[in-house]
Amino acid sequence: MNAEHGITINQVSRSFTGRGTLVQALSDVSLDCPEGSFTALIGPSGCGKSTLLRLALGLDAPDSGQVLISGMTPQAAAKSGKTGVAFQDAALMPWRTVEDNILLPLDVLGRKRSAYHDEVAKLVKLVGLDGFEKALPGELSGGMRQRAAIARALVTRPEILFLDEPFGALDQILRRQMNVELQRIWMESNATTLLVTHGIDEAIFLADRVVVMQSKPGRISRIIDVPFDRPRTPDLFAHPTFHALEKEIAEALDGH
Ligand SMILES: Nc1ncnc2c1ncn2[C@@H]1O[C@H](COP(=O)(O)OP(=O)(O)OP(=O)(O)O)[C@@H](O)[C@H]1O
Repeated sequence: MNAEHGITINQVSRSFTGRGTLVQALSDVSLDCPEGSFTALIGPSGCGKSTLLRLALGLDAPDSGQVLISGMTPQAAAKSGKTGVAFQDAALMPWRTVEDNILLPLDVLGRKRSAYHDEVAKLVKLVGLDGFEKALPGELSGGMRQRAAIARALVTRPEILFLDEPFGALDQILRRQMNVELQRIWMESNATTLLVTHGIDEAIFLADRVVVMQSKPGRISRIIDVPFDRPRTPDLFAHPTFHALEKEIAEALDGH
């Protein structure tokens, strides 16, 4: 495993001034996500999760410290298609078909669509949307829209995948089904993945380790390793070790 090809966050700080007060959104945050790893980031509202994601996507710059994505600056990584991202609300373009939404990052990067014909067909199959290539987002269920968003995030074959609360809007049953699906997709894609979530169970089910953050200032307070082999199955949600980890993370979130 080599952090050079994963995500390296080195002593990153970022503050904002809003309405006369200084908010330390991130204070001295360091985190290495080795190549091929799956890390879940969990923390209370305002602990800096979105800020960290924005820095890793090159949409914002730290006041001090450094973020490296596959050994490159976040901007360079995004421009070269090494970064894929899927957000909570799927953010699909309503007038574009599923296929055209999946192709969107290629249009943005100025790449030829024709070179990706096979890749898109493979991705549609991977996320279980065969037959819906020509459907519009409004014709899909919430879970299907999220799957389309994940396919879109994977279309450039990114080395690094960022998932920001991808299933936050779904009900518990569907979310667990999607967790199983995401595990399968992730195992095939090999992408180094950082998942931002509010779901303790989702974090444990999917990740190699769970990073717990605290706010004021935004910082990492605990890193908890998840010991389960893969593929993980839904019966894991009832496993005693799973419950013990849930408790440990809940306590870490409460500041214990
Ligand atoms: N552009 C900005 N201007 C002013 N303050 C900001 C800005 N961006 C973030 N903040 C502040 O920085 C802190 C961290 O915000 P951030 O959105 O990163 O938290 P979060 O953990 O993603 O929260 P949530 O779980 O609610 O999305 C908050 O106090 C927020 O108000």
